[in-house]
Amino acid sequence: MSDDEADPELLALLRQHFQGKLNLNEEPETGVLEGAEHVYDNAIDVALDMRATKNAAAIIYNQMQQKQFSTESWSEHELHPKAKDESTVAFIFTMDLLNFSFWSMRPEGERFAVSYRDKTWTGYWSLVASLQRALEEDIPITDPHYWQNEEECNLESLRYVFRSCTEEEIPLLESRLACLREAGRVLYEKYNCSFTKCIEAADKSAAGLVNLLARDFTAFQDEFKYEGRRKPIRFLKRAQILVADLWACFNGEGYGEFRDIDKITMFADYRVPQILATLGCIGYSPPLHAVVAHKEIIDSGSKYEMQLRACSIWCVELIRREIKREHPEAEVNAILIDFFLYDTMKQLEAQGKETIPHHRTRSIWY
Ligand SMILES: Nc1nc2c(c(CN[C@H]3C=C[C@H](O)[C@@H]3O)cn2[C@@H]2O[C@H](COP(=O)(O)O)[C@@H](O)[C@H]2O)c(=O)[nH]1
Repeated sequence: MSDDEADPELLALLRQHFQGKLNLNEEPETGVLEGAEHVYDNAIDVALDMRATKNAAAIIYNQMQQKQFSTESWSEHELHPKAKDESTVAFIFTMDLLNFSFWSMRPEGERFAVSYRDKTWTGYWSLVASLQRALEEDIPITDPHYWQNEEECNLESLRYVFRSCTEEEIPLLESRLACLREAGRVLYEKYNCSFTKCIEAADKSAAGLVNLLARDFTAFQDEFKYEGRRKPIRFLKRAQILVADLWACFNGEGYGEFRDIDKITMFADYRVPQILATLGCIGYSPPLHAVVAHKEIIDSGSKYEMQLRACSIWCVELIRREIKREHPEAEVNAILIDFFLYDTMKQLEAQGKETIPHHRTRSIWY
């Protein structure tokens, strides 16, 4: 076939490939860890304490060993779905589409809470309880067709799904509806109305699935410009925890099988930074410490917030490296360390042992 018959775009790609500028076989990268290190290297309001981080690595490793913490721990949670099938994939997608911003400015007993299975659930668990309750009431809350049906799925019906047993309703209800609407539209337009088609498109790459989510759904585009840097800093927290929840729930098999799962980083939320600060691994400048300690609002995308999120990602990476250095055989990655730290923080909260508050940023990103 002569040049003038070949597709010019394909020719350009091949020319770049053979000039070594483009590796057609290269594995996807999310860029999250690279961005986190950049912010850490330039941070002035958040610092890492290497001795505390080293000590934390030893404590975390020993406790994870004692508790035999593994992907199996995910399904042991009372409210997490147990079936290893497509309905659970739909549940996890819906859950991590809405897995953000449960914190309240109200006193503990007045914050948004959900009554389900004779218990009162707050925070992340209020979300999971609401979804389980809706399914038991035959509301198809995990079905993309429902999300697009404005007759059935609207602010009123969503208010009912997330009805509270206190005076406070779930934060950002309108934003949650918008996330469902967009996801319903994108799944309809590109993925045959099923998130399993996104998993198939990622071809068992965790980074590829994270990038696909950030590319196709604005609700997952958790990235921000930072101080004149050309490329945005990517946190992609809900996209990453979605992949991690699939991997953990399915124990790395079937819908949870990813060859590059270790590329997933810690999920930059508001709980893990809190326990890292409690362990002394991360420290705040006096002005930032005052803002966090007084539970003042920190704006989404602000320098304070980005340093908090990025330094937490980097800190967990250093903890992971320290554990692997001391125990090369350890089957540990940033996901399991993160899950363990989140659960530990929630235990401290339940025991009333919070010493440093979590930071308060209201956004759909975490
Ligand atoms: N980094 C990180 N962030 C996590 C989780 C989870 C729950 N994961 C479960 C799955 C496996 C684990 O074993 C957990 O049992 C929720 N979050 C985030 O925290 C915030 C909610 O806080 P609160 O309002 O206090 O419940 C909110 O931003 C939510 O997105 C995690 O694991 N890691």
